[in-house]
Amino acid sequence: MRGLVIKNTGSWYTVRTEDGRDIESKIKGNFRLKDIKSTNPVAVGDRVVIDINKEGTAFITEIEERKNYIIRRASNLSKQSHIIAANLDQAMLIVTVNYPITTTIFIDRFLATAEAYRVPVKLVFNKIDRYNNEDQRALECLIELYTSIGYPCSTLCARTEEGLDALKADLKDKITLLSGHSGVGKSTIINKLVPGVNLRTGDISEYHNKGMHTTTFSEMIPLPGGGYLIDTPGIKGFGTIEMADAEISHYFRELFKYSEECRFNNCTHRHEPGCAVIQAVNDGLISESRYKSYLSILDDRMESKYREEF
Ligand SMILES: Nc1nc2c(ncn2[C@@H]2O[C@H](COP(=O)(O)OP(=O)(O)OP(=O)(O)O)[C@@H](O)[C@H]2O)c(=O)[nH]1
Ligand SMILES: [Zn+2]
Repeated sequence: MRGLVIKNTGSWYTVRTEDGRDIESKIKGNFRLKDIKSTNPVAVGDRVVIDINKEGTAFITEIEERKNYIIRRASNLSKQSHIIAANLDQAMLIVTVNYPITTTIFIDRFLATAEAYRVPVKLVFNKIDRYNNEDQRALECLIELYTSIGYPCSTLCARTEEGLDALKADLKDKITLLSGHSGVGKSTIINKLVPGVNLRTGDISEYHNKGMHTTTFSEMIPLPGGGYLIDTPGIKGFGTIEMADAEISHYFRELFKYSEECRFNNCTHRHEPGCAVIQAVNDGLISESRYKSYLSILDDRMESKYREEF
């Protein structure tokens, strides 16, 4: 029997079968990933095959190849990772220009991480009922910037439900990761999409003070119109995905485009002579805010390398 893993509570997985039943299943077999050490071999979003034995216990016996997955380090001290979810069709980053401010650094880090995970992102600007003229201008600039780079943008007012039908249509039959700063309206949006849903069970993980990983629970929220939501405040990846500094710019689409013209093929676009990215920033072809966000990721990496050494 084939199905989709929609919930993971420690060693049990809820598998929704193609005929719409939810079957509690355990794992059978060795499903280790080749490239990462993970604490959980199966995650929500995995498409699996289950077998039910004579005693009536269901076992996951096969996992279909994943098109993508997002992970986080299981704990600060461990090299192991935890797979948060697999097979994401898209991520929606909920953004507010004001109340609270979402910085472009936050947006760009999210976008770059999602690129590294190969998850397409859409930006949803919420609380448009609260924008004054200045906020409105900032909104227009941001929409112009991100649309020009290739990220679809939409506006929403979760309070008055303006834009909600378009959002529903965008979510239909897809597995969507919903993210955003605290206070941007994620819970309000989920409540409008799935009235009465029990919130904040989406992805809870507790750590002992020694950094030991104790419990993990994750769940996808089924949408009434079809599809699933995964509610998580943010995604991290650069700490867990191994990559060289020169690779970071691959995840800033427009930087990557210009980087092909750089004199050195391992150019970090920071200070190198003949850097086409710096030239494009100077010529106004790449936005300064995007370039700043890129540098901020590089700076963070330098700092953490320094911390590890000393
Ligand atoms: N004016 C206005 N307020 C909104 C809108 N959407 C949400 N809010 C308000 O913004 C506040 C924060 O919303 P939440 O839904 O709790 O935000 P959240 O992103 O889930 O925040 P965390 O739970 O901290 O992650 C609440 O007081 C909401 O009522 C909107 O479209 N317009
Ligand atoms: Zn360069």
